[in-house]
Order: sequence, then C-alpha cells, then structure tokens
Amino acid sequence: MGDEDWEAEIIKPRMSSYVPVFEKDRYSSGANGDTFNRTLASLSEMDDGSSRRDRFMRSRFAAGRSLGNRDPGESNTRENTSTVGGFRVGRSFGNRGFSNNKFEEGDSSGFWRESNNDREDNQTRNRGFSKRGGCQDGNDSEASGSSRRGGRGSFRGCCGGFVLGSPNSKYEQDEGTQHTGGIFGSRRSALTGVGKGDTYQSRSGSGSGRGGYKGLNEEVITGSGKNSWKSEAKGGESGDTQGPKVTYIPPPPPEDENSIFAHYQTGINFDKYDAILVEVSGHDVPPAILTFEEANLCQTLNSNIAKAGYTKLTPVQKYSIPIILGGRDLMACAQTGSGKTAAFLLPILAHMMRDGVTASCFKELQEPECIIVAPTRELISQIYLEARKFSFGTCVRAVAIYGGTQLGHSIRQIVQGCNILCATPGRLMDIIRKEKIGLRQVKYIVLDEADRMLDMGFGPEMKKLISCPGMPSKEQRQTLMFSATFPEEIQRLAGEFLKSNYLFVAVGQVGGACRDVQQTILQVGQYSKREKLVEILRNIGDERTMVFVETKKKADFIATFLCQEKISTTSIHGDREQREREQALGDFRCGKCLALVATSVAARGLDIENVQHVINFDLPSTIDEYVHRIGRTGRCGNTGRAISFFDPESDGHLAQPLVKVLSDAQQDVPAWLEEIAFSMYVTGFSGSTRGNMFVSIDTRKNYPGKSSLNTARFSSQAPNPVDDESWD
Ligand SMILES: Nc1ncnc2c1ncn2[C@@H]1O[C@H](COP(=O)(O)OP(=O)(O)OP(=O)(O)O)[C@@H](O)[C@H]1O
Repeated sequence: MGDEDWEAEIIKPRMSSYVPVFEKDRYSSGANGDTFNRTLASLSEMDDGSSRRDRFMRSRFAAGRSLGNRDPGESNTRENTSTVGGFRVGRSFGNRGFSNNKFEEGDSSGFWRESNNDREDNQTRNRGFSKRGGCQDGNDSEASGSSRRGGRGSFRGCCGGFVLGSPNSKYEQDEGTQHTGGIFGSRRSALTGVGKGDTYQSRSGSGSGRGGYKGLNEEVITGSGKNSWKSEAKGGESGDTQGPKVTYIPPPPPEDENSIFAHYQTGINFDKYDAILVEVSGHDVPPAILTFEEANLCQTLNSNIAKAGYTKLTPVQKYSIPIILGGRDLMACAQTGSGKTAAFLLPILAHMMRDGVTASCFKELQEPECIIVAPTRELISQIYLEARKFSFGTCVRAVAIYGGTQLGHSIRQIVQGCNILCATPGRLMDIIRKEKIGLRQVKYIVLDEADRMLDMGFGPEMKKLISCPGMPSKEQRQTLMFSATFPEEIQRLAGEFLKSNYLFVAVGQVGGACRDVQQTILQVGQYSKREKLVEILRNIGDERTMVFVETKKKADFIATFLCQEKISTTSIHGDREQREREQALGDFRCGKCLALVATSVAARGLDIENVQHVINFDLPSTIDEYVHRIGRTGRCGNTGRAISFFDPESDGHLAQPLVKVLSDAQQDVPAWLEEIAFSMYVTGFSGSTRGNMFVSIDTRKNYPGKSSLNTARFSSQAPNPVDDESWD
C-alpha cells in the first residue's frame, strides 16, 4: 500500500476498506510506545538489556539521556478537550472538483505511488529504506502540464473548501484587487480582515497561476547548470513558463505603527540563551558585544529596536553584529528561533544609515545596496516585514518580491525605491534578467537558510546571481550566511561566495535542535498515524499546531481529514496558489485555524506566534529538515513540543541522527529507537541523511589562526573524529 491511498481514504475514510488484512495486522497494533503518553514507560519496557547494545549506546549517546529540560512532574496526558472549535466544513467541501480529479482517475485500490514531484523535499533525496519516491506515475507528474494541473486544481478546490466559504468570484479577473488576509497578516494586530472574501475555489485550468512551484521549496529553477545569467530571459517569469500568467497581487502590509512593531513575548528560557556556548573561528575576530548600546547604532535604529520589544541581545546577535559592523564576511549557525534575522538586519541597516543610500524613487534604475535571499516566499515576506520594522522612520526602503505574484507588481514595488531587496531566487533572477534592477551598488548579499540556498536546488541560481554583470566581486561586497544547520559539504561550497577570511560563528552545536522544544518520538505505523494524530490533537485542545507531512497531496488529504474530524485546519504547500498559501498562513496566525498541515515549504524560518506544537506526521528525509521543522515551536525562549511519528518501515535511516539530535538536546531517547539505530549501525548502514551529522564547528579545520575566541567552546559536547567516522 503506497502513500497515495490517502486520496482514496478521504472519500471512504475507514481504513479497513483499504488495508489488506495482513497489512492491518502488521501496522495497527501500535506497538512499542506508539501511545502519546507512554513514551517513558516504553523506554523501560523495550530495553532488553542487551549488553552489546548498551555499550554502544552509552558510548554514543551518553551526552543527553537525562530528562533534560522537561518540567518536573509534567505529564503528556491532557484532558481530552473533545472537539476543537471553529470548525467549518466549507460549503464547498465535497462538491468541488471531485468529478474530474484523481479520486476517479486513481486506482480504486488506493495503491498509488507518489511522484517525486509531489514531495517538497529539497532535492528529491531518495531514502535508503523508503517506500517513497522514485515511482513516477504519469498522473502525478509535473510534466504532464495543464491537464494534470486541471486535475490538481479540481482537487484543490475540493480541499480548499474545508475552511472557508464565500468564494470571491472576482478573483480570477480582478488582478488589481487587494485581497485581505495573507502573508502580511504577520502577528497579532496585522490580522484584521483575514478571511474576508477568501476563495478556496477550484482552479481547473484557471488563469490564476501557480507561480511556478516545481517540487522544490520555491520556484522552478530554470536552466540550472547553464552559465549564462540571462539564458532564460525569453521564457518569461521563472516557473510560469508552463503555466498560466500569474496575476496575484498580495495585499499590502498594514502601515500603522502598532502593526509594524507587533511582536510576541520572549519566553521563560530567553535568559538561558546566555549559557549557550559559542565558538567563533577565523582571523581577527572582533569582540562580542553584550548590549545593544555597545553596538553604537543610530538613534532611530535604537528606537525601533526598543519598539520591537528587544531589550537584550541573543547570542547570535552578540557575535554577528560586531562582525558585520566590522565589514567581515560571515557564516553563522545558531538554533532555530534565536534571532538570526535581526543579527544581520541591524548591522546592515546601521551601515546604510552611516553611509547613506543611493536608491530613491526618483531614480530610473533602482540599485539596491542589499539583497537578501531565502528559499520560500513566506519567509521572504517575513524578512521583509522585519526589515521594514527596523528601518521604520529611516530613508532605507525595503522591498519584497517573490514568485506566485504578478511580476508587474514586483517591478512596481521596486521602482518606488529599493535599498534592501528581499527576494526568492526565481523572482530575483527574473528581475535581474529583465534588467529591472542594477547590481553595481550591492554591498551586502545575505543568504538566509544558507545551506538550503546553496544546495542542489538553489545553488546554481545563487552562482548565477553572483556572476551577474555588474555584481561586485566577493572582495567588494559583504556576504553573510545564516542558518540553523550547515552541512559540511555546503560549508565548502559557501567558500566560493565568501572572502577567504570570513568568520564562522557557531552558537551551540551546528545543526542541533533547539533545547526549548521537548521532543517525543513515537513509533507509529503507517496505518495508525491518522488515528494517533486525531488523538493527539484532541488532547492538545486549542493550542496551535503545525503538522508536517511529506507530500503536497497528503497535506491536503490530512487537512481535509482533520476537518472531517471537526478540527479546524488549513494547509500550505507548493501546489496551492500563492493567495491560498497566504490565506492559510493568515488563518493559522490569527487562530482561525488551530492546525496547519504543511509540507517542507513551511519548515524553515517561519516565525509564528504561539505555535506550541509541531507534529511530524511523516518524518522528513533528512535530520536537518527535522531540526528546522521542530524549530517552528519553542522560539525566542518560549517552550514548545514536537511529536514525531516514526515508522520503522520508512524512517529507519533517521534513527541514528535522531538519537544524536535527541541526546544533544538532552531529550529522552526511546529504547526502541536506540535499538533501531544500533541495528543500522551493526548492519553497516551508512545512509547519508546528513553528511555533516557531527560537524560542530567551522569545516576549515586547519584554519590558520583558528582559536577559541571570546567565549568558552563547547568542546565537551563536540564529538570526536571516531564518532564522525562511525556515523557517517
Ligand atoms: N533580541 C531579541 N529580543 C527579543 N526578541 C527577539 C530578539 N531577537 C529576535 N527576537 C524575536 O525572536 C523571534 C525569532 O527570531 P528569528 O525569526 O530571527 O529567528 P531565527 O533564528 O532566524 O529562526 P529560524 O532558524 O527558524 O529562521 C522573532 O519573533 C524575533 O522578533
């Protein structure tokens, strides 16, 4: 039974109709701690006391078996709060698009396989033991073009109806209409009006366009591997070459000061950030600063920092701000939710204020001083909002451009003046090819989620970007890279973009999970997952939860399923139109929907207030992705919980890195997971889920002048080279 039987099950949601008897026996028992509140018990139950395994485990994972930062006496059991409020089985549910779509196309047995294109995993990494991937059914292929898209559109229409009603029939024609809700509904006060005029309507072959999402986290990478920066100039907007013209114009963000500076509170563990060990490597490292005052920023910036509610620097800010102010290139790695965005925005803005900016609305050709790229549209919008916040009241103007929106709109935004250009790679390259911006003034290039920006998906575009005509060489610009994860091979690639004397800042362990997230791994077989999900969500009650699944289709199926279960849910993934994605995010941010079912498109960077839970319905294919996903909760010193369904059939390759990540974050490691990790070890499994699993520091291992600087190093936690070999 393949993953695609989710489709069939939506129509007849009883598992028994689709699961062969032998499979049911195998999967439905939920053995080995698949109960939400039995994890600790299962630890001891499952420990068979094997001395060999124990020796192995102790040597590997001794670092973190304690209960760590869990609240004493805390129980996973909650009162069953029964139904989550706000459920709206949309009027359109069940009557849109079913007739022409895959529900009928499909094999009634439900034994479909999913195409790689349906996964939003970064590079279509095939898993060693996975049932997923590889099998490309024609129906599912992106390549099947518009007819297929019609089918998908029909489906989307159906699932879209699960949250909201009242379609806005004008949407298709009225490209100038400003739609409410959406991406700029960031945080509390920005959310008024979300939901009005929403349309979860069918888009079969409609003219609304999809913005060219092609199975990566963002737009299609046209012409990867070609050297010419202009090689796709004739193809129109990246990603829209095969689809209808994109007409969506995102609503403008609220302009009032309260909305601009809306923020959520730092959590009880914010001060504990100070205890995280930091290592900086490279020559002539400027000393860290301890307060915002020490940064010597201008008055307007300081006032904006105060209005944003920032009173104290986070570790990544303490180290990165002086490095950037000192004009150095930087690669910085710090845990999710620890303030990396401000760490690069503040010093860049400070420089711009000091040096003055050239671009203005009176110039014919806009020449931004700073280009910030990130892998997803929603993240770019978020970064833009942060840039707008910190540059409030200054002469610096930030602009956001991203795929899935009308190209003309992006251009119009730019011509009004652009000093900081926040862009997704596809849209950025389109704008450059169309010569809508000049690059000569670029002084800063920021790659947020840099490991993602340099990997196989986006790396070629980034290379093109830095070789575009007019782009200052790396010696003449400052290049800054930030992420919570930095695989070794990516660090090496990054060298091409950075000056040779760049500095490397590692806050805590590179690639480590945020310790404010309580992680629970449950062994749940494929066919018990939905039941378990509903059980957990009911126990969670009205707390905000992100549910990650591995494929776009499954995101819709699970969202629809949850709605059927009367849990108000929406979904975000790359097959939804941009307007729908923004609406979904807006509905989730404002609490209209308590659950957001997402693919990896929402795994990185998104900073949503009050996300208390992350559930990995499907584990991702890499441990880095896991770290980013669970980092959507437990941000900025707040605590959060992540529950992951581990299916030994498909997730075995993650056992080792998961044990490591759990141990390092001082989380419980279930005995059964250690067993699986051990069995992989014994059988010589070397599935590379992340080449850098144990890279803890700058990969320039013998960097001359490398020294421990400024603060203590985390040598006690750094694994030794033997460990590296054993695990990679
Ligand atoms: N010094 C600070 N004081 C208070 N709040 C802060 C501070 N720095 C950042 N924040 C807030 O913390 C939250 C997380 O910051 P941010 O999104 O920059 O994290 P990040 O490290 O980039 O996370 P990710 O790795 O997930 O992208 C944001 O809401 C931000 O406004």
